[in-house]
Amino acid sequence: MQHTPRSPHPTHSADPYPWLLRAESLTKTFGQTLALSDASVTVRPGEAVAIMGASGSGKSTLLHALAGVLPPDRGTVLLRRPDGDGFDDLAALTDAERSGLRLRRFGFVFQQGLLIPELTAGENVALPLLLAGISRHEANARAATELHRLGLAGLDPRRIGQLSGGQAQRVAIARALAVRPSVIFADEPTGALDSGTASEVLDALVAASTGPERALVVVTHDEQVAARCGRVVRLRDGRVEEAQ
Ligand SMILES: Nc1ncnc2c1ncn2[C@@H]1O[C@H](COP(=O)(O)OP(=O)(O)OP(=O)(O)O)[C@@H](O)[C@H]1O
Repeated sequence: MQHTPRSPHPTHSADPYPWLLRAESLTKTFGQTLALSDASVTVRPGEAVAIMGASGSGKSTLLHALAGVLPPDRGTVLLRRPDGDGFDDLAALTDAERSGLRLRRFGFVFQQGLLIPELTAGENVALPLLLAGISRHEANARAATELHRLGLAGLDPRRIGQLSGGQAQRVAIARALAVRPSVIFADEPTGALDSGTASEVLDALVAASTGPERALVVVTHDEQVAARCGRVVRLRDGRVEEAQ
C-alpha cells in the first residue's frame, strides 16, 4: 500500500510546514447539487480543525471526502505516511487499500456513538482492534488503557445501556482512539448531550485526539465546539469561505 504519489506534486514540496492531511480542490456533485466546489483544506499535526457552515453547505460531504469514505469527482486527498516519508493519495488506492488505511489511520466519532448495545464498553473499544488483526489479549489491554484515559477506568464490563450519555460518548471516543489513528473525524460529537456533559466530553475529545502525530477534524454547528478548536474552516454552498 506504499504508493508512489503522482509526481511531482505541485504543492507538496512548496509547503514549508509539516502537514498530516491535505485536500486540494475537491469538487463533488450529487445530481444537480454541487455539494463541494474547489474546496481545499490542510490539517497539521497537533491541531483541532472545526468545519462549520449552514445546513447543506457541504460539511459532511467534506468530512467524508477527507476520510476517504466518499470519492470526490475532482481533487485529491493526501495523507502523510506515519514515518513522515511521503504520502498516500487516497484516490490512487484500491478500495481494499483505502479500507485498510481507514482502519489503521483514521478514527470516527458520530453524534450517536453507534456503539453495539449487546457488547460491554471494553468489548466495543476492543472490536476495531480485533478487526485490525490484533490479538484478543492485546486488544482488551489497549481497550482498558483507552477507557482509563477517557476517565472511564473500571467501566469495561458495563453494557452500553448501563452508561450515561456522556459516558457512552467517551466509550465511542475511546473506540476511535484505540487503533492509535493519525486523524480523528468527528461529526457533531456532542450534539446529543446536555451542555455541561458536552463540554466535558469535548475537552476529553480534544485532549485525546491532538498530539504530535495526531489531529482532530470536527463537523459542528456549535460555536462553543469550534471555539475549542484551533482553527475553523467555514463552508458556504460547498466552497471554503474562510479558513483561519
Ligand atoms: N447522497 C446524497 N445524495 C444527494 N444529495 C446529497 C447527498 N449527500 C449530500 N447531498 C446534498 O449535498 C449538499 C451538501 O450536503 P451535506 O450533507 O454535506 O451538508 P451539511 O453541511 O453537512 O448539512 P447538515 O448540516 O444539514 O448536516 C446538500 O444540498 C445535500 O442535500
